[in-house]
Amino acid sequence: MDVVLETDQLGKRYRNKWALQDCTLQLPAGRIAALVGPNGAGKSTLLHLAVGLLRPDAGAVRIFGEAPYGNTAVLSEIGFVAQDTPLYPDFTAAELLTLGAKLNRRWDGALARNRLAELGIPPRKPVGQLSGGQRAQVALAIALAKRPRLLLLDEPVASLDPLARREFLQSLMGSVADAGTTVLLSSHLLADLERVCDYLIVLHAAQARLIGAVEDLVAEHRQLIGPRHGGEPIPGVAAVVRASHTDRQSTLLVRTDGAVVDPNWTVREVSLEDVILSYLAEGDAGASHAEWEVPA
Ligand SMILES: Nc1ncnc2c1ncn2[C@@H]1O[C@H](COP(=O)(O)OP(=O)(O)OP(=O)(O)O)[C@@H](O)[C@H]1O
Repeated sequence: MDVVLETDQLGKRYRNKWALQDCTLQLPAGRIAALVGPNGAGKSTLLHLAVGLLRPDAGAVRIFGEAPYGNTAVLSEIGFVAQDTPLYPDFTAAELLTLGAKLNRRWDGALARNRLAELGIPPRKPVGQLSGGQRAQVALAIALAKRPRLLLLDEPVASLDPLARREFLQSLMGSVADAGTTVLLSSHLLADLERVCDYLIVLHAAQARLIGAVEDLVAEHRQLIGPRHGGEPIPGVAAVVRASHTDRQSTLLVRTDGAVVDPNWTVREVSLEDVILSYLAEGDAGASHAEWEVPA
């Protein structure tokens, strides 16, 4: 398996608080991966470490086997669209493409111009005067024109309406499928991610909680409904991820390691969204309650 992005006990600290801690994960080549987690989980921090904007305080991050911080050879292989697609607002899209051509040795200007022409983006208007969706498309066109082997996108569709979101993701998928680009895309919009991603990384409270191919993760999780469960082992269940109980009944989201054949349990398939939400719900809110001096 070719690995494009790899972290090994990676950590980044702001003052005395870890924004990312002990984070170990791998992203195989050719995947379109979703990076998911609640606000403050460490998603932007991970992306910024991967594109060399931040330097690790612990552990390591490697892109194509090399540390990205200060490594221009590696950085030339990466396209990055940061949160809120920051672009120089007084520059027109055409001027930004000229700039891109000067700064990147493998620049494909025709690709960017074609994309923006097809989308009807005006070339001579300052990008500060474009809509959020149009700006996002300009930023994506610039990132794609670099012909990156790895494309990292930090909440690229957050400001877009549902139709613009769908068009953005479709055009992204079309472009990367042909080029075989590996993509890591952070978003809170789980339904969108389920449509376009085939790999998942869930971060929670600065740590990686769940990593794997979407198909495998969905296949190995199940919902079980049955008599109230007191924690005793259930054959076929490797771990209970989340449990809710009434007086007489329990509903469990479990990770299986075989078939659950106990007739006491009704076994149901789950969606990717069910799996993600279960892993996010098992997080611990205790620390922030202590900091706010209120009971958890
Ligand atoms: N420049 C900074 N200085 C201090 N703390 C920071 C800084 N950037 C991020 N943090 C903290 O690091 C943690 C992780 O932040 P990060 O932006 O990586 O989360 P995120 O998962 O991208 O969140 P969101 O979904 O809200 O964008 C948070 O607790 C945040 O407050």
